[in-house]
Amino acid sequence: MKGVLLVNLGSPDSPTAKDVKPYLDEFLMDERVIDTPKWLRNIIVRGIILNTRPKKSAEAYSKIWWEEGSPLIVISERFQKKLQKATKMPVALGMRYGSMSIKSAIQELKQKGVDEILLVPLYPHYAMSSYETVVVKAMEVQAEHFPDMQLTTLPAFYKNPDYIKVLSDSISKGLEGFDYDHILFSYHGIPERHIRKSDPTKFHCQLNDKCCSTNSVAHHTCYRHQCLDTTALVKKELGLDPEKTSSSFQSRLGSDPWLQPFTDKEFERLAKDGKSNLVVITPAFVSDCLETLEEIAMEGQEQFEEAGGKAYKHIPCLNDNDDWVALMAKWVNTWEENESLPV
Ligand SMILES: C=CC1=C(C)c2cc3[nH]c(cc4nc(cc5[nH]c(cc1n2)c(C)c5CCC(=O)O)C(CCC(=O)O)=C4C)c(C)c3C=C
Ligand SMILES: [Fe+2]
Ligand SMILES: [Fe+2]
Repeated sequence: MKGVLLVNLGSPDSPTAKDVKPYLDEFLMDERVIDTPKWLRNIIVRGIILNTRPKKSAEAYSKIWWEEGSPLIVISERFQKKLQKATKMPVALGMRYGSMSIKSAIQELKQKGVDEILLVPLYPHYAMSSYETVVVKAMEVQAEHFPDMQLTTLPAFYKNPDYIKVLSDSISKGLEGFDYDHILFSYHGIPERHIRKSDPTKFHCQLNDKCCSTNSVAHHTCYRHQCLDTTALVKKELGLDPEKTSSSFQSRLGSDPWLQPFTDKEFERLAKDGKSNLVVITPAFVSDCLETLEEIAMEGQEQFEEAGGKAYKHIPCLNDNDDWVALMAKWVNTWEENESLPV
């Protein structure tokens, strides 16, 4: 029997430094996140970052934590329950880091009689530190604990026309009643080095304006150009004025070069350029989380207003939006019927 395994990033068990520390340890010790040799990663993570970051992160998590738990986990569970109602196959949810492991989610599917899984990394774009690490981890768990289980992976859907339509509709709804001067598409940043290292086409992007896909025979471009593709397609779908939109990259960590422009610098630039009313959307995330609810919706508003901006709105991620659930149901049900996957 076929089944679906949804995988998101994961969160600490509670917004305390005690629980944030082991979560960050697992996350940042991932060789696809901090991609240095292990001895150096140990020094960077355990010798430096984990001394101060857990307290700071716990304070940030406390600001966005819900009564039911971490927003990312709660939203992912709501999505899983709705998807379960829209398909005959068992649907399980696992997290790459922290509690709710991928192993226990596969175990749950196995107990329900599943021997063929569609793995759905809950990320629209392919980055070594998000999509790829989920796939590699699931394959490792499968090989070690479930050798008879078949695993197929849903491709990154950042430019799938149905996804662009659902995303655009939700943005269009969020724009209602807000007289904006500018829409900023803010994506999670990554170190520039990762672009070269993890390009699934093995074509090495030059990080310039020319899309690397024009030089590549494959369907996928690098993470940066995938993000810019999503922006371009939403702009086209909604007929947005190019003068009133731009893309940026948030959440940088450490002093290596990360993708630019940085979202926080964009807040300042836009306010200084006289854009008083700003809308921010965060299409690298399918569910709202620390990075959207605290960094963008709270901190971002403060930064923009301090720089002179007047009105600010963050449009929520797709979360458990019914159209988004229906689209995922269409993808998984089509795979169940005839093995075909969306492009
Ligand atoms: C959207 C995909 C993501 C990519 C790509 C990504 C890369 C990446 N992240 C860090 C460091 C941190 N990220 C943190 C939180 C976080 N990151 C993502 C997604 C991507 N990260 C999400 C959904 C979240 C929120 C989790 C939640 O519980 O809500 C954090 C933890 C919080 C903090 O201390 O700020 C860190 C650290 C790196 C280094 C990286 C690429 C190299
Ligand atoms: Fe992150
Ligand atoms: Fe590129």
